[in-house]
Amino acid sequence: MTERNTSTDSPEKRAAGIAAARLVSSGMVVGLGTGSTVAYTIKELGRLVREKGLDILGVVTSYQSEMLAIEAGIKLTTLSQHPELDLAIDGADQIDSELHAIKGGGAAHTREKIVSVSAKRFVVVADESKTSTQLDKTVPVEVLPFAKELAVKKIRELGGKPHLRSAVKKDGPVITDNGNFVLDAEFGVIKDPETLALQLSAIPGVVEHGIFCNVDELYIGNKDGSVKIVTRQK
Ligand SMILES: O=C(CO)[C@H](O)[C@H](O)COP(=O)(O)O
Repeated sequence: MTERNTSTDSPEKRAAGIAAARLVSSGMVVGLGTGSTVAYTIKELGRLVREKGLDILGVVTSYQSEMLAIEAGIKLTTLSQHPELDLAIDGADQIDSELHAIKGGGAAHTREKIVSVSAKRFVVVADESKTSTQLDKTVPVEVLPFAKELAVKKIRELGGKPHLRSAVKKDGPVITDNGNFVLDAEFGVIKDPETLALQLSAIPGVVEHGIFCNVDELYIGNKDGSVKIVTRQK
């Protein structure tokens, strides 16, 4: 896994994040993703709640987005109370021309996938550096600690090179919000993301992987504040 750029002052990320916040209107239940790009969306939604009376409920995807949403003043709910969301907005680590995405740079992809699949519309916010004709970044795979060695073996059989993600400011592995490990698996260029997604899901002990095939729209922010919107061809 390359080092994360979680810069909190990026004009490109801000442009994309704020543009996506305009999709939200009163009465909506909205999935709130994780990471530095969607953080702009969450802060903007908080501003609209405070200053414009926007009346929404949020469903968070991580402790990070929970803390941000609470700080922003967004009322929260759960998938148990609201199993169907109007919209989910989240970042991505890489996204190809057909809107397949790799997520999980922040190890939050399991809840992010559950929330995004629970939404009628899933919008990804990103800067240009995340776009690519084909996916070739490492794929985060959340695994039960009990299943680590089996998952390593099965990922190798699929042609991947898995590495246990280590924590930066803690000795030992990263532990997800769900209490599991993350294997970052290198596959080189992923020619068929949908097939690999199914193969990874079939490994016993894999909780969730970071290949997302359900993105509806991509908001790409530019330095000048403009935003390019790409919609998935159905
Ligand atoms: O998938 C994610 C967390 O698990 C993030 O959405 C992804 O890593 C993008 O983060 P950022 O917007 O900070 O680049």
